[in-house]
Amino acid sequence: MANDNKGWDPSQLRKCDLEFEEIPRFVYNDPRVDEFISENKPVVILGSKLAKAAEKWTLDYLEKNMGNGDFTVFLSKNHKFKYYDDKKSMLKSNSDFIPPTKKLDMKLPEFIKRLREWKKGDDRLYLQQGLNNTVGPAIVHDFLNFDWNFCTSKQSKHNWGPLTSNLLLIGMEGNVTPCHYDEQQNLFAQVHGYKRCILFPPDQFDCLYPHPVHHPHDRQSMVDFDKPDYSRFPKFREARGCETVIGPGEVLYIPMYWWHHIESLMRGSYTVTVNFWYKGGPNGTVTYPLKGHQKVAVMRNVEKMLLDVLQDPKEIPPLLRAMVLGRYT
Ligand SMILES: CC1(C)c2ccccc2-c2ccc(C[C@@H](CC(=O)O)C(=O)C(=O)O)cc21
Ligand SMILES: [Zn+2]
Repeated sequence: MANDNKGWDPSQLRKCDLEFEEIPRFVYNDPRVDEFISENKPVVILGSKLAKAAEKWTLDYLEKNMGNGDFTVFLSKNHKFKYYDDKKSMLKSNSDFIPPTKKLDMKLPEFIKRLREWKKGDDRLYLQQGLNNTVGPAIVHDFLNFDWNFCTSKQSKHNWGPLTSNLLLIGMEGNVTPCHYDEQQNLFAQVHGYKRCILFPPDQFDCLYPHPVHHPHDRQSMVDFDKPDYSRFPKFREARGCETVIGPGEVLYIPMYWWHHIESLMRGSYTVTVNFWYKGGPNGTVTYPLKGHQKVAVMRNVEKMLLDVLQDPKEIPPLLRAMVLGRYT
């Protein structure tokens, strides 16, 4: 994956045991973009103006114009920012859960100061903030100047549901969002810096070992990509993914239910991304056999139903083993 003339080099990527296909890249008006989106396959969209209005969002500009509200910033003692569901972590059944990151409210100038002064080994920060009316008027103006015609035309052409949120993400070089899936369509617009994105289709569920649905790390893979435990997760070796490195002005379509691991390149600069999350559209006429993502939805429903009827999560494994082992294996 040599991209020597693209502002980064392979030495900035974290080591990973797996090999990946390249995610295709097409200019925004190439018909293959819509072919890939309609097949729920990832594609890098070049030359769109989707978040072009944000290309002036340097740290100075943001500091001057983001208003003086509090922003949501996650703190991690290492390079990983593994998402967790606060509500599920409060449940009695997850009382021994230790959140891997701390969620802070921080003023932007303080965040930017710590970003600028950060040294290897310091705690890492990741600003993740919904773009809403707390930001200053200049940012709202830029936001209104996003190419809404582009993303709205994708939303209607592919029968997506409503836009649910735009997250502004400002990450430190080397930050990693570990492998997980979301239940939304995602236009992931890279604004500043470079991010390496590793994606796996939903049918690789059995190679990526997600936490149980009721766990705070629901939807996140249990496999540590830096040091996979092949005795616990033997099928991880068989995982077949695709990857790309996206830079300023490039948009990655992350299809709903597709697993994604995202890293801000090491020894790169800070990264700025704006994502566009859309609810999935109606299923339409169901055809058989079900698609990978539909089977994931079925498995999620089975886990939810079992928790609902058994109440104690510890009762789920023995019941599933009794049902499957020796009978369906
Ligand atoms: C890790 C972090 C900051 C976080 C902590 C706690 C709760 C939620 C989240 C959250 C949600 C989305 C992202 C953006 C992106 C990954 C990336 O760009 O790093 C991604 O996964 C997507 O756009 O779907 C990042 C985060
Ligand atoms: Zn995600």
